[in-house]
Amino acid sequence: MMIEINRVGVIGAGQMGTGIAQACATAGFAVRLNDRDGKRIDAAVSNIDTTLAKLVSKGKLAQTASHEARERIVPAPSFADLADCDLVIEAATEHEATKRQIFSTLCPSLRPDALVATNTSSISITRLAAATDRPERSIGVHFMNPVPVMQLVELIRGIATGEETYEAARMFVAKLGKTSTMSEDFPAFIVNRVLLPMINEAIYTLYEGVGSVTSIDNAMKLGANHPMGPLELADFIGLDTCLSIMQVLHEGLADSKYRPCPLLVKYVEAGWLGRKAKRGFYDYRGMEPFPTR
Ligand SMILES: CC(=O)CC(=O)SCCNC(=O)CCNC(=O)[C@H](O)C(C)(C)COP(=O)(O)OP(=O)(O)OC[C@H]1O[C@@H](n2cnc3c(N)ncnc32)[C@H](O)[C@@H]1OP(=O)(O)O
Ligand SMILES: NC(=O)C1=CN([C@@H]2O[C@H](COP(=O)(O)OP(=O)(O)OC[C@H]3O[C@@H](n4cnc5c(N)ncnc54)[C@H](OP(=O)(O)O)[C@@H]3O)[C@@H](O)[C@H]2O)C=CC1
Repeated sequence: MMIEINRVGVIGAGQMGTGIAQACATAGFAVRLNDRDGKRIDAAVSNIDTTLAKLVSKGKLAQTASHEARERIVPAPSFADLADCDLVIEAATEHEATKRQIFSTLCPSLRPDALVATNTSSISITRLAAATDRPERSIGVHFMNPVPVMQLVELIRGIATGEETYEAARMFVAKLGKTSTMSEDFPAFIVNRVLLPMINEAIYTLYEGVGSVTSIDNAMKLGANHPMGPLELADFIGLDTCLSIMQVLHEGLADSKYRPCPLLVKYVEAGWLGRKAKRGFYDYRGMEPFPTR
């Protein structure tokens, strides 16, 4: 039987949860937005208001469509508020224990037939699904940042993921107007298996003094036609998330080539997490970002 998705719960109102909520609402899904901190939900909704207003002013979204999308997003401060969801997407911090804890406390609040997905960038879908009461109805649905703009969504099946669950996730991505790819449940899947070692190497290039932040980013933007330099992109993703992904690759594949650069570790220890903390490889506290090295 085909699983129909109409109501989507999103857990974690950070940059990805905000983008997922916006993309779902503009595609016609009812959205329940959860975070452990109510202020984060308010901030996410206010960011969505700003983005939708920009899209309307640029003539890319009709005023009525923007209004309807906004009406579809409802704050959901507790997991009980997700009880009527057909699909819940977890987009909390990239930390396995946090995600496992979310799934084990979330599931008793959900309908038995609801699907659960994780937006994890790297962590085993099989292990996360084992923390739910429904591994066959669990799947990795990995959006790219910024969600409303990026075309790809990686779908990752855990060992127990059912065919119906995979098909429902595929249809969901298609309804969002995005393209899905399938990847096996290996550390960091496809995109981050390739992208994060490149970013980590850029940080080693900085650490070893081969070039400055500006030189490295300009080299890759102008020399390899990347839309953002690797250090700018690391700040955009979040340096805590970059470090977590490298740690999953290093531990999961047991190969020293994935060793996180000590400079990345140092920035995270300093709380310089990139754009979201207003400081990373660039300092974002002034009018224009300027390099910190
Ligand atoms: C870590 C992981 O697990 C996986 C990942 O996500 S890895 C990261 C993947 N993402 C990337 O690699 C992003 C690389 N960067 C880029 O592609 C581009 O720099 C960018 C799309 C982010 C910004 O592009 P830009 O041209 O510099 O900025 P900007 O002009 O502001 O935005 C581009 C378009 O997106 C739209 N846009 C931006 N943010 C938006 C949002 N939140 N909602 C809707 N539209 C948005 C803008 O309206 C704009 O559209 P037009 O060009 O038609 O006017
Ligand atoms: N950033 C990126 O480019 C991409 C990230 N991802 C993945 O998406 C997920 C989220 O990343 P991102 O949005 O960047 O991270 P953010 O740090 O921006 O947001 C994470 C949010 O989750 C909240 N949170 C933490 N613990 C809980 C909890 N127990 N219950 C509910 N909410 C919680 C955080 O709250 P608080 O701040 O209070 O801890 C924060 O609001 C991660 O798994 C990441 O790997 C996937 C694709 C791209």
